[in-house]
Amino acid sequence: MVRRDRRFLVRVRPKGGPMPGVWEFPGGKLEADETPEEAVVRECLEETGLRVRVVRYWNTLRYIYPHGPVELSYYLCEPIEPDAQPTPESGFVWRDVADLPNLTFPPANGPVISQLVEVFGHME
Ligand SMILES: Nc1nc2c([nH]c(=O)n2[C@@H]2O[C@H](COP(=O)(O)OP(=O)(O)OP(=O)(O)O)[C@@H](O)[C@H]2O)c(=O)[nH]1
Repeated sequence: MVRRDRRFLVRVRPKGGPMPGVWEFPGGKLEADETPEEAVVRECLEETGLRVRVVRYWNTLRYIYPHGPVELSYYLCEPIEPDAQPTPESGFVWRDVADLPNLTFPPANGPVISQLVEVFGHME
């Protein structure tokens, strides 16, 4: 989850993979010989073009999708350059935290979306 002030980077999942058309945070699978934090930084750069730092570990949950079981670990991140923008072709856009509950995310994201609204929804 890449946050700048009240906003988070999200995009619509592309056609051709699991759960097309639903919104997602940047992310992906852990590779051999990397820590979760390294994977987070690598995936964010690959997917959004932004260099991020991990602010803190958020939580981990398991979910069984029709396409298989997943164990998802969430990390709160921020862009290193304060004004940098995601590459346009990435499809990632900034959305206010209050808008996130109105977007359809994968079901495993539900608890995290609620927590983000609780924690950041009152910010100016
Ligand atoms: N990136 C991302 N993945 C998520 C989110 N929520 C969620 O349940 N997932 C699940 O996390 C798993 C890993 O996602 P991924 O991006 O590496 O892989 P993918 O499913 O798009 O396709 P792939 O297996 O062909 O690489 C998928 O099962 C995906 O559905 C989210 O907000 N962001």
